Amino acid sequence: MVLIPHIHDSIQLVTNQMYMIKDDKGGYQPQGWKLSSSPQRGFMMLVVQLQRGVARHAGSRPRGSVERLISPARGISSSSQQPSAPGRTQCSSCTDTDHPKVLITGGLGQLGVGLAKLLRRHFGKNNVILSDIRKPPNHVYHNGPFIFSDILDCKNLREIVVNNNISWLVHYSAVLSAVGENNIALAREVNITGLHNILDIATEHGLRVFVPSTIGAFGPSSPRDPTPELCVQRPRTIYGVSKVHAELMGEYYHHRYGLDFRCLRYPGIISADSQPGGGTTDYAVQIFHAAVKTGHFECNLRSDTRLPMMYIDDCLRATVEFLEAPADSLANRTYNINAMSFTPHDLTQEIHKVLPDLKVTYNVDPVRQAIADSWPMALEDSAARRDWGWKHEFNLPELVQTMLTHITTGNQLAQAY
Ligand SMILES: NC(=O)c1ccc[n+]([C@@H]2O[C@H](COP(=O)([O-])OP(=O)(O)OC[C@H]3O[C@@H](n4cnc5c(N)ncnc54)[C@H](O)[C@@H]3O)[C@@H](O)[C@H]2O)c1
Ligand SMILES: C[C@@H](O)[C@H](N)C(=O)O
Repeated sequence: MVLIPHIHDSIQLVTNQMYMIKDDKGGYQPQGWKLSSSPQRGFMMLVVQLQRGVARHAGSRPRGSVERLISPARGISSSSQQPSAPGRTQCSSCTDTDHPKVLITGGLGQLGVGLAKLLRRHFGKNNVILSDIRKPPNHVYHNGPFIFSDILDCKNLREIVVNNNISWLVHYSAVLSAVGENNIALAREVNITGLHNILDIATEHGLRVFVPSTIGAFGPSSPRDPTPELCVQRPRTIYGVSKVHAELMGEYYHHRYGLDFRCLRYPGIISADSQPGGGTTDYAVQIFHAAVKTGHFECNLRSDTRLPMMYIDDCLRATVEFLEAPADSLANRTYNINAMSFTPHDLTQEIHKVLPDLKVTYNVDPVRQAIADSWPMALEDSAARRDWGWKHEFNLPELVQTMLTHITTGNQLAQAY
């Protein structure tokens, strides 16, 4: 099976048993896996060594264009190469009228760009509009429609929905848990007033509206392992309070006005090519970058803090599958989704299988630690599995392999340009 055919000018990965090294004449010489008994591990060690400039076979710095010729297989997948939802073909000739017209708010955060890529594959590039209050990076600006939208400006939001004939609204704008505790007024404004604008406009125009909730919608009095869908919800953060409010308001609008409101409680999401926006689970992204770049990571949560986590590909696929689910298959309007749970210690041990030299030290942030200690350790998600076929694909070993491969590959590509 071909994984990543062209990772570096001096190396081509051919199969999961073999790679090729460029010789002096520019030809490629086949090599077996010599670095490790595990092909995945050997490949990642090789790439990491190249990254740090210590691999014996490393030739000159990569130059020219480096491209991925074949879609990565599972385990080497990239959030920019999302798999299609089951039963769907990728959209190569979508017409504007065949598909929903989707607006994503807060689209420049950790999740929005990846979701836009996935939705554009399903529904066509021009049918998915990303929006935010920040200026997009060039690659986002040039890859599909982008528009300024402040969710606190109701008139502007209404104009966008009307002028673009929007039918689905994915509401990603938010102030996350740790940032919210530092700026409660802002979190209240964006997460509560902003949500009211979204629900009103979605109701006025008959939109399907997706609002993510979070493990943060639970609190210390909720059962923690696992946390059921229906239980006591008394969060101790403004973020959590605003998300419980969103769940309840959305469900109320559904029952009162028939609004097609859909909500998933996401775990902490882990992604390689987008940065987290100031949450309590951010350490689980940052550790991978530190592992590859410096070999040292200072963790702001205690080593035994167990939290539910999910790889971004699973999160975005769940979102699309849930958005597409027929309304009559949904017994609930708010669902838990779960994938894996781990502590910083578990994660470090798994990374050590590939990068044994990684050093992790602990400098606990009391605000984040108190938040994490009040959150679930795992979510009970049998209703999502039953009603609309939710199934996660990434557990901890696949997550670690994929993240390290993706980050080292990304760094190689960045150096090549
Ligand atoms: N990332 C996670 O681990 C995670 C987990 C559970 C739930 N969620 C939820 O998923 C959604 C997306 O999360 P994310 O990680 O991409 O968040 P993020 O913090 O990375 O991005 C949020 C975006 O909202 C934008 N924003 C802020 N104020 C705005 C305003 N007034 N108008 C328009 N946009 C505004 C910001 O510019 C930012 O780009 C959020 O609702 C979050 O609560 C995320
Ligand atoms: C869990 C989630 O909602 C977000 N990553 C946070 O930590 O705030």
